[in-house]
Amino acid sequence: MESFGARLHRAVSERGPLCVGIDPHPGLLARWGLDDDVRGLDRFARTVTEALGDRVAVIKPQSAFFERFGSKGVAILESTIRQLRDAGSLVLLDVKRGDIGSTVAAYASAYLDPSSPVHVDAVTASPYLGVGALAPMFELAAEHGGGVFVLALTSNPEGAAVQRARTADGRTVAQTVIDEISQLNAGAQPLGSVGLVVGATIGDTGHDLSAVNGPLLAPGLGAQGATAADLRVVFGSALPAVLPSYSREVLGAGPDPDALRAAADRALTGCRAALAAGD
Ligand SMILES: O=c1ccn([C@@H]2O[C@H](COP(=O)(O)O)[C@@H](O)[C@H]2O)c(=O)[nH]1
Repeated sequence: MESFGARLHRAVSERGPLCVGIDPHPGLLARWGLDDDVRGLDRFARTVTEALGDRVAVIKPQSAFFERFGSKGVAILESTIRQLRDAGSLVLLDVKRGDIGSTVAAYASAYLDPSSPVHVDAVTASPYLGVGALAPMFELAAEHGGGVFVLALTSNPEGAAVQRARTADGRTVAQTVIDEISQLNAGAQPLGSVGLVVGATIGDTGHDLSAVNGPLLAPGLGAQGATAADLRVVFGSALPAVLPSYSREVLGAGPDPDALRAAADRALTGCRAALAAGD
């Protein structure tokens, strides 16, 4: 079984370091001339999938925008996941799950067991019930070649109060998460399968990402104000592991598929240049 880290490494080598989110905001549906209903959601997700599924390394559906429409929205999420996987992109489902271990095991089977209808390549997870409580996700991911991206330093300004609070040993909460994930990925080649989420908006926080040996998902680019040039400031020597992520910046170019492709290409070109500056 090829690990998620190896599959991601290959996808990025072939398609470039870019993740594009599918975030069907009501405002975007309106801009695309679609109704804010299940049919609009379906058209939006299909358009992004058909335009980008065969060229972008990682596509990240934001579960909340599908769940908003109940079981019909989740059915569209299921078919979107299938179409994206058929088109060859890796699917990272942004669900930010986290709970006590026995419940995390159920989340793990929902998203990381290949027999599940919402099986994806990777999920986002919240460590605020303890990184150890996420162990069932890490284990099932490892068994089936899946990945988990754990929140460390999120892109929103409110995250800092929790994530940069100091623990008894003087490290920040975020640094304890970073250190625990680094241990999980130690020795993995070419890259570990447990990633971190570190916002591109956060500036130089002094956190040490040098030992993570796993992918670093960087949301916050575009609509939240960060630019590709900010990646260098945030990630420093960890730049080669960064997977830049854009949603509204690219989606706002739709619904014309060529315009979506051009927006994704622009994002990729900017990120390639910024990441190469770290070589
Ligand atoms: O720290 C985080 C973690 C996740 N996100 C998610 O990424 C996208 C960002 O969308 P944009 O339109 O590019 O702002 C969205 O789904 C968030 O839930 C994040 O922004 N920050």
